[in-house]
Amino acid sequence: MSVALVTGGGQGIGRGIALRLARDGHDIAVVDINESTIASVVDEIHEIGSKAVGIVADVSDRDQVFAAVDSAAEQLGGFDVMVNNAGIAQVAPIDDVTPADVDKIWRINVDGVLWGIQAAAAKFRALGCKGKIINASSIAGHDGFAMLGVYCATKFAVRALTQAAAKEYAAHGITVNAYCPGVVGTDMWVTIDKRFAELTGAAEGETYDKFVGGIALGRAETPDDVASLVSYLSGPDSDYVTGQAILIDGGMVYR
Ligand SMILES: NC(=O)C1=CN([C@@H]2O[C@H](COP(=O)(O)OP(=O)(O)OC[C@H]3O[C@@H](n4cnc5c(N)ncnc54)[C@H](O)[C@@H]3O)[C@@H](O)[C@H]2O)C=CC1
Ligand SMILES: CC(=O)C(C)=O
Repeated sequence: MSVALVTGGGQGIGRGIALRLARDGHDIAVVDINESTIASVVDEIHEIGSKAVGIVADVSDRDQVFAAVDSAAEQLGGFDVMVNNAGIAQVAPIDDVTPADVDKIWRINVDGVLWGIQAAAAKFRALGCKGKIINASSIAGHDGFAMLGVYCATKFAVRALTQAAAKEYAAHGITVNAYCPGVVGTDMWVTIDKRFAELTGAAEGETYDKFVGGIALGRAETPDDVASLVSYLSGPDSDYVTGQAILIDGGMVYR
């Protein structure tokens, strides 16, 4: 049985990934800062019939990330897939960004992914396992969007870490890839939309609708859409794919 850890697994895209990987037959460690959402996702995974453990950890803290990986491997009896999904958004014009804003988002979106890559690669090597590391980037990791400049910078950084780690770990048989969703209807987009409304005078819902209106396939993305790509990246069909940051956005950004 394969073991997968999903950070930010308590809700939104992370929850969708955790449930999909459980349906694929993985046992799952659900890692989040929010203890109550972890518990409900663990229950949902048990209903699917896979083993699941919940671990409270803040991905911006390197020691907590390493401890979460150790705990997952010990409780579930192995370690095969690391999904570095946890992230936050920030909406602000470049003029208004403060050092505290940058520090906060960078520590979660970039440092959190870096510590996750390090901890997973160390565990894979210790176990002699050809593991898979899968990171959350975004369309915002391919294009810079107005009012989302620092968020976009964090997602570009995730692509850089993904490429470098893929090159460094290839000799160990470890693959490192990223998924790049477009507009997924989660709490993150509720926050983004509200903040755009405050800053620009747009009506609530208007910014979300405008972004969704730019999607060629004509609908917002769901966590299940994202999870289908992560399922592929965590399984044997993607064994020859590494260092890629794959767009899954219904047709928004074309590369
Ligand atoms: N919603 C969207 O349209 C898109 C989201 N993404 C990325 O996908 C990932 C997931 O996003 P959503 O599910 O939409 O967000 P969300 O806000 O719905 O969920 C994020 C989860 O991460 C957890 N989290 C936040 N900070 C944490 C920390 N320091 N340590 C551990 N857990 C923490 C939260 O408690 C929450 O459960 C993020 O990296 C985001 O940047 C990428 C492209 C589009
Ligand atoms: C939330 C996100 O990743 C966007 C706006 O692309």
